[in-house]
Amino acid sequence: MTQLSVNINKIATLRNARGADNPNVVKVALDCERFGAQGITVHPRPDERHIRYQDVLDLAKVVTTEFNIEGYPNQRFMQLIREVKPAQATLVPDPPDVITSNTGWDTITNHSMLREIVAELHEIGTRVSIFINPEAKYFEPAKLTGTDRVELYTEPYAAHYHQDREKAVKAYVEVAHIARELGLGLNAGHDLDLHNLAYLKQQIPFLKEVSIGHALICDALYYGLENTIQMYRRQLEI
Ligand SMILES: CC(=O)[C@@H](O)[C@H](O)COP(=O)(O)O
Ligand SMILES: NCC(=O)COP(=O)(O)O
Repeated sequence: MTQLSVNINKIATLRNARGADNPNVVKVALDCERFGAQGITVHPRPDERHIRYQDVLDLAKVVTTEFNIEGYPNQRFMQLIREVKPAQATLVPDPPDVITSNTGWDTITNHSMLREIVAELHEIGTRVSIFINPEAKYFEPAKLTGTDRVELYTEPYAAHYHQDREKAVKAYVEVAHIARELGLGLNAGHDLDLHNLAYLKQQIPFLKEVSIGHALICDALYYGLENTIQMYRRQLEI
């Protein structure tokens, strides 16, 4: 089964637009779980433009599904993980000023740094996933860091899906098999939506988890949050 983790960054974007507490991110997270989310994902960024570090502490007290914290492993991120001990930390190579995540790790150049961080996260008791591009050369070095999983950066797949979905998914299917042979669990995320999700799942049925935020929250404007989460869950049942 592929688990749906709902990324609630965009709920915090909406809350921050008015500076008060509407919508309340903790309430929305609990509602997402009630509506069928199997995990909650957040990606606190250094400028706290959406999820704030305090939100992560508040969420950690109440989230009962898998709590997944994404981010660049700087000192503040590692301190947060030490405090919260989430089920999963997803390491993303984002520079502080990036608009959104736009690439996976170069696991060759950053190998020793990643290996140290993975070991530290394992000592804390947190499962680790490394955000990665669908390029074969990065998978064995990723495995050698000791990471439990990798998360496929799916923006290029999503961007090319409507032109030629077979071509768009090809590299992902190839690296998914490499990951499986290496014993790496496989997550996926970025720009997944109601159009492109089911095909990805059909082509890579052994995906463990997808984390979806932007499109899901946009869809919720039209279908409502409960319906939307159920619609995404159904895409993963195929
Ligand atoms: C790692 C990843 O792909 C997501 O976390 C994505 O970066 C969402 O972050 P934003 O909500 O800040 O765009
Ligand atoms: N890890 C990807 C994620 O959490 C959500 O990305 P997006 O759906 O907001 O593009």
